[in-house]
Amino acid sequence: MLTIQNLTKAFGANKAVDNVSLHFDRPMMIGVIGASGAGKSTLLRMLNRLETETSGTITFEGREISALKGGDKRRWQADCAMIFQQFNLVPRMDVVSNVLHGTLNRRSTIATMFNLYPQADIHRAIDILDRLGIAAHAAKRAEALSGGQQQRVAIARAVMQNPKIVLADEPIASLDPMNAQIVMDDLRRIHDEDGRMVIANLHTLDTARRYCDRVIGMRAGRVVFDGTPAQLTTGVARDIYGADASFSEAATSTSIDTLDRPTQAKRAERA
Ligand SMILES: Nc1ncnc2c1ncn2[C@@H]1O[C@H](COP(=O)(O)OP(=O)(O)OP(=O)(O)O)[C@@H](O)[C@H]1O
Repeated sequence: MLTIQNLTKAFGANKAVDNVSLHFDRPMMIGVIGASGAGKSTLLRMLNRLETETSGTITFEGREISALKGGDKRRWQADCAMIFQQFNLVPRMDVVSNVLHGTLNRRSTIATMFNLYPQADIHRAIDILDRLGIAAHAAKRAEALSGGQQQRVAIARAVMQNPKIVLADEPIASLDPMNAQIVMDDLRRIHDEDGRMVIANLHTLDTARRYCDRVIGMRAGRVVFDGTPAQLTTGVARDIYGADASFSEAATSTSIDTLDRPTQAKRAERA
């Protein structure tokens, strides 16, 4: 489905991503972890073509997306929506319009300039907000919402694009544990219910363990771990983060674990 082969991105002499090869044969929820500067953001940015690789290839469903240009590249960018740490909403614009921005890639410039959206799109945007439990805020300006609510609007905007892949770059890094949990639950839902692949850069081990089917560990641009949450032991984590024996998991954890949430096992039981 998604294959990354010998992917490298160099900024001068610095290899931000260094000869990375990965293969995903089905949509799943993937966590990418690693210390600051390990190359997580650069990897995600290459996947949606915000950054051009120095060498290597990315192939999705048989198509080499690293070769796409112009309209094809824009269509690919609609197919893999991006969610950022700082939400990247238009602060003074209302929530529904922010969500409708998710359709920009397939609309004419004139329609966009005058904010002309088809009724069907407006209804769909409200349905998505409703599904994420924030329809009550639809008419408010984005800047009036809490950080957690803004990130949920950003997720709604991503879903509005109807993407095959959702790329989330540190989606909970600016949120308190309660909101972090809500946002991670939403990301998990859009994988579980819609079958979309979700790839999230995470700075906390407990979140990766709790929510992801597969975890990729990066260190200095290289993939040093690729396995299941169960395989992500403290020793492995120590290698990924390049820490010595004094490495403490608490330093890379949120308090999500202490909040009430169905575990993966319980989710599997229900399914
Ligand atoms: N546009 C750029 N120009 C030059 N160097 C860059 C650029 N973007 C990233 N880098 C460098 O590439 C390396 C990897 O950065 P990247 O942001 O991908 O890491 P990261 O794992 O996402 O870190 P963080 O968790 O701090 O965001 C770092 O050394 C960084 O300084």
